Amino acid sequence: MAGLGVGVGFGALFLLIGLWWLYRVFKRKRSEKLKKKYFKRNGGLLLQEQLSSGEVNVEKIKMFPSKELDKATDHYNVNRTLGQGGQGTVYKGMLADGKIVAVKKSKVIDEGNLRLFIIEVVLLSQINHRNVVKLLGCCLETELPLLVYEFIPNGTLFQFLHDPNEEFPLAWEMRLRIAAEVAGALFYLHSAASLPIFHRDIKSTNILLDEKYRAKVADFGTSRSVSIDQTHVTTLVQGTFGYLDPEYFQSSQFTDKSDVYSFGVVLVELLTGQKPISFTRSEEQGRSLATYFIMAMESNCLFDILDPQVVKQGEREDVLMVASLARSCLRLNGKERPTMKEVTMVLERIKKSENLIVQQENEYDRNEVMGAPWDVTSASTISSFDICAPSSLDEKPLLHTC
Ligand SMILES: Nc1ncnc2c1ncn2[C@@H]1O[C@H](COP(=O)(O)OP(=O)(O)OP(=O)(O)O)[C@@H](O)[C@H]1O
Repeated sequence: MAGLGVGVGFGALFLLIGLWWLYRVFKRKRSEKLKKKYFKRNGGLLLQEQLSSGEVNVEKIKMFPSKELDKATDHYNVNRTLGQGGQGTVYKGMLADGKIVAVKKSKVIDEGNLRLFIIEVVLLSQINHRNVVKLLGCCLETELPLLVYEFIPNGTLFQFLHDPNEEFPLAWEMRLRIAAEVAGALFYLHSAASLPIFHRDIKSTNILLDEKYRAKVADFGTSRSVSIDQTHVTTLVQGTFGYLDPEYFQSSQFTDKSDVYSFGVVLVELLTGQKPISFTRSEEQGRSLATYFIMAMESNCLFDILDPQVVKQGEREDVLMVASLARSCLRLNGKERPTMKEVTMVLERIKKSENLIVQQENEYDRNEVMGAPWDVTSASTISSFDICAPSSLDEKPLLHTC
């Protein structure tokens, strides 16, 4: 009797183990099937096609297994959320090798945009610029495609500008450097990459700051690459209110100069410390920062609207030059705006002259301590350093008369 009982017990146990094993096999098969389905739906086959075309450096794009990213983000734990944007949620994660990454869970991509999404993934993974956030790879075998970026630790320029840290305010020199870095990255994207890439959503929330507060342009979710002679007409206007090129808004035709306009708004944000759209400004003053700034420039009141930090630390001539540059980026007619190359050149030149002044000031301090005589003429020569804008930036810096 006891033997029968043990036999039935073992039989039941084996049956249970068998059922559990069958369930595991079924679950694994179903998960494999689902992964294949999602991979196809998210454009995986298109991506494989691109990778096997031979034109792409395959090593630069990694296909992450969903399990790895699941583990890295602690199952997309809300506590790991870095931010939420129009195209999805971004989580902080740690890969098996200890590397910290930012994982972006995209929203559903409709089939019409799939090809563009994949081309962009390929294109962006090939970009290697110190001021562009690096796309490390992607995962397409999940319900929503995942993009894996290098993690940038110091938040966005928007947070730094509009949620300032009293102990560490954004110095003029730093503002100038960030502006030059962003301009350089855009110049590179517009011209140096094999196909021009337009960012299409330049704004201070898309400029991240690394551990040394160097700018990293992020979020190419709406960017498009175009062949040089191709005019880019879209039916849907994309971008962010306050930064949107009015010419593009009217014509739906996005050009490199639309990025220049948005960059102009970022420059004004850096100069004034004000938000691109603000209801604390009256309608007459201009709810849009671009209008507010242009009106102040036209009525020679620029210095009344500048950030106190800029007024305190910036060389007057340099500040005027940057303001004049921003004004030309904001011209209504895109053709009259400078190119990103010209913008970069002007900013680099101003930055250099600032560095010279800082160097000279340091030297001055040293000489003061050592009691050495100081040649005043050399300082004045530097402050009126030849920082002439390219011919297209023909506006004369305004003199403050308010
Ligand atoms: N590589 C990254 N490293 C660190 N934080 C990041 C990274 N990428 C994005 N973030 C954070 O996640 C937030 C959301 O980013 P996301 O690009 O999705 O949206 P957004 O730019 O704020 O909005 P939208 O996509 O609608 O323009 C960012 O504001 C930033 O704080």
